[in-house]
Amino acid sequence: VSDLNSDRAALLALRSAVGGRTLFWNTTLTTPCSWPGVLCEDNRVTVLRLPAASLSGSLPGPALSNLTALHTLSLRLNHLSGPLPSDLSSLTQLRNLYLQGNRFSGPPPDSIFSLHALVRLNLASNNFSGPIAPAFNKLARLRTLFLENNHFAGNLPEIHLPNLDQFNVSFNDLNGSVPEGLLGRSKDSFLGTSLCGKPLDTVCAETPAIAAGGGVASGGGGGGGGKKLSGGAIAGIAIGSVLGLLLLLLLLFILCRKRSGKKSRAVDVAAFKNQESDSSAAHKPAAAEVDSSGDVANENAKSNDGNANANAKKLVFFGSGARLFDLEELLRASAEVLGKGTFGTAYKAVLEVGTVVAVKRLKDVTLSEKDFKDRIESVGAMDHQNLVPLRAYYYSREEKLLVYDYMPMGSLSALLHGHSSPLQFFVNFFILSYYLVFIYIVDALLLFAHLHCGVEFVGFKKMWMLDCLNCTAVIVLANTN
Ligand SMILES: Nc1ncnc2c1ncn2[C@@H]1O[C@H](COP(=O)(O)OP(=O)(O)OP(=O)(O)O)[C@@H](O)[C@H]1O
Repeated sequence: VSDLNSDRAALLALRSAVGGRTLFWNTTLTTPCSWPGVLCEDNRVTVLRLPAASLSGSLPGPALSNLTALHTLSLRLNHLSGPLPSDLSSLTQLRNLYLQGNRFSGPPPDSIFSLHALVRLNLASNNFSGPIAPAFNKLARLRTLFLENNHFAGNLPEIHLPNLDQFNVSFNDLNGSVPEGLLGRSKDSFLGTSLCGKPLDTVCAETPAIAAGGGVASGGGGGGGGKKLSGGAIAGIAIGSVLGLLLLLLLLFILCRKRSGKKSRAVDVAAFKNQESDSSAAHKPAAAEVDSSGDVANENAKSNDGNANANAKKLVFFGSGARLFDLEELLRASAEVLGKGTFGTAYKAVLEVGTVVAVKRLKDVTLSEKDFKDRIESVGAMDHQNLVPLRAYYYSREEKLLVYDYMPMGSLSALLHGHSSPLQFFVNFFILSYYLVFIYIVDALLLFAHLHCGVEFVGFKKMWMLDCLNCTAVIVLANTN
């Protein structure tokens, strides 16, 4: 049972442990209440104030915990050292604990967080170490929390104490960002630390940094520098990079194939060959007719055009006897798309002999061969310096081709409106793709170095953002070129 006698015994134990001015206590008195620094209420020791009393050594744990009615304990500015007694939980009435200016070390004991009556807690200017525990939040009545000038390390936890008006953690080994709940504090509360963000002038890096343990830690906002990216996130980044790269390569591959496909043949040779069997009796237009083999066309097959027989193998040239090339030669020519118009697609065809022509492949022509021939021949008969000369035409059930002289100066529209040529577009596209591939490879290498070699990067996230920005810049460049 705690009473004044047990308080007296506790004080005597303290006296023999820490000495100093307690040695002046008159121990012959049966009551400790008149000893310097000791105050009693209701026959219990409630206040023990021994500031700058030359006390030294460690606090005796059991002795202190017997002072169960104590509401103020001030041992500030002494030479006390060692850890605080591990069990302080019996000091349930303790409202003020002043231990600043000593040499206490180690982390504050967990039992301190069970002192729910605490209003003022001053542990400043000691050698306390370890993290600042979030358990300080359990001390709901706390108005003063002074922890400055110690060796507390790590992140500052979120402190939500509604009555806290004095707070200081300056000159500790703290890092990470100042938690949101403490943003309103004066910056003097955080001086001499590696903390960042408001209210300090140091801006937190928003980038994840690699934590010492090998994980990726956020050096920035919210929870501070220890927030690690999960393994899933890292795996996601890695898989995303690889998939992105593969997708890009696939896209490039498809585009390359498409382009080379376009170059190889303007028209499907097989389609023409098949039509040979459909071709009908020789047809003799006014203009010179040339068939692919120089023979008279097959007369067996009939076209579906009713009375008009399609002479599928013949290129019909305008002008008297102007046979420049035959259909086979045209089909063997390398071709590339010039553009699409209302009536079909135009190709540039380079014949093996070097002749260059523009071939317009008409679509959705429902005219019979006779009507087609009549109209095209009247077009072909036109001769004007502003008209591109129509050199020949080809008519079959499946294909209708018009062969013009090739005009090498490009399109008037593109000259007027500055549209880039298809070639230029592809060049831009390839530059962009190359750039993206390069970025993905660099990122993948960095991720690999981080995961497997433990290389630390500060600014990992920033790098990704930069990549995106650069990509955007290149896309814009490619589009505006
Ligand atoms: N003889 C040619 N020489 C060089 N380029 C040509 C020639 N004929 C057409 N082109 C190119 O091919 C593109 C498509 O031409 P096409 O005649 O099929 O359609 P268009 O005239 O542009 O459109 P629309 O048929 O709707 O009037 C043109 O924009 C032009 O750049």
